[in-house]
Amino acid sequence: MEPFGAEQGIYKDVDVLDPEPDTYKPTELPEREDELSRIHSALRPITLGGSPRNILVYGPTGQGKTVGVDLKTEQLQQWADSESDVSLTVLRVSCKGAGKSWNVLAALVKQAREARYGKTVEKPRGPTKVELFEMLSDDLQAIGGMIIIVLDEIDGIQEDDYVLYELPRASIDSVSIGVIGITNDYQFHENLDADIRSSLGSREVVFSPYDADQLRDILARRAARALRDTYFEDEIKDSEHLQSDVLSGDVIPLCAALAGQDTGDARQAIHLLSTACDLALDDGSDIVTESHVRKAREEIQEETIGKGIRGETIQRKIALLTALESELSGDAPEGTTQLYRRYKRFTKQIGADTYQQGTFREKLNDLAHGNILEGDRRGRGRGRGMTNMYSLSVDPDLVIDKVGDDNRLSQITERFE
Ligand SMILES: Nc1ncnc2c1ncn2[C@@H]1O[C@H](COP(=O)(O)OP(=O)(O)OP(=O)(O)O)[C@@H](O)[C@H]1O
Repeated sequence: MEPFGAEQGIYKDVDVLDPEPDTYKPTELPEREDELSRIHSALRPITLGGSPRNILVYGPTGQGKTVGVDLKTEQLQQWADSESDVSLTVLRVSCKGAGKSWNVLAALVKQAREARYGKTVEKPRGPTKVELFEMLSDDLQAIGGMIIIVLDEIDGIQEDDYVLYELPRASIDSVSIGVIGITNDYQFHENLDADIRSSLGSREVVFSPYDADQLRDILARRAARALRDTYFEDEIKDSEHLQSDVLSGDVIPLCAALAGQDTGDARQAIHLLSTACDLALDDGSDIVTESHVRKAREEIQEETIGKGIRGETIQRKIALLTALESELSGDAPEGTTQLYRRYKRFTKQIGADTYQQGTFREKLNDLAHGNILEGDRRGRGRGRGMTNMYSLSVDPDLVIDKVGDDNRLSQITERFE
């Protein structure tokens, strides 16, 4: 067994390559100068004796929205604490998975009370959302002054938007409230109620996807802090000026190009670089190479696909098993009719519902949309129209492993192991 602590480190500070903001937060975002200056101007009235504007921040995942809003609100807090007599309180709540306004309000009451009393308190239980809103108003009034409420991932509020409607309009004696809503869900953003849009989104700040050049610079700055013998020539902090004894020259351009061609997601680019560095360490290598990046990408893709398969419904998993059996018996690709025969046998074996062939075909198409199956449209012969032929587009062992985790289906997958 390997001993801990014996690894020849390529790292100077391993946490800097952790994309989670709780572990490491960058102190500068030069790629977001324009967006940060729009947030700045919406918050500036506070420094001029006025009230903050509400802001709606929108953009795809991993674009620095959360970290950008954090940096600006922290900068304002510092100004308020050290250079002014403005009383400023910033409350931050993630609405991820909240579902209802009630959950967001309960989290806000907890945060407000912690700010008010300076100690940890329990989330309230029992009151209705209207009562919670009154409780929150009382707490905010007691805190007083300027209060900024950051609601991250507001698309997590799915079922009722009460809090998004009420908060930006709240009128509480001796308090000025500014709400900053953040979302990466285009559909949610587009479907927002017009009243909410006009009050919450009085200032809209859009974070558009990074291109490969920007991702290169972001990665270069992270690498210079995270890795040993890696630094900027002449203190010029861009990828052109990065020197490293640890990274081979093509590593950062490759990570940036791969992430850039997918979604321009900085989180994904950083995760790719850190996985490549970990693989180099596993190999006992002192240098991270292009092949570590390619292997890291494969690993990450497998992990993502594996998670996707595990999260599928039982009917889609059974549909996937029909394609697996077809693959392993050398019959793939097969059409719906052949796969449906396998499906009926499987559902009977495990006592699951057997859907009609049309519904089964929908499950196959869903899997093809998720790139787990490949659906190829072919002619059935003269005058007989087209049919879809399906085959697995992922590793059969991965399917056996992930579907086999489901107890109800392990009796089928065991046969393939
Ligand atoms: N310009 C940048 N410079 C350095 N790091 C960045 C930059 N933009 C994003 N990051 C990093 O990328 C990761 C994701 O950033 P962040 O959480 O702010 O994205 P987001 O747009 O809020 O994404 P989501 O919508 O998924 O929450 C973080 O580790 C962050 O530090």
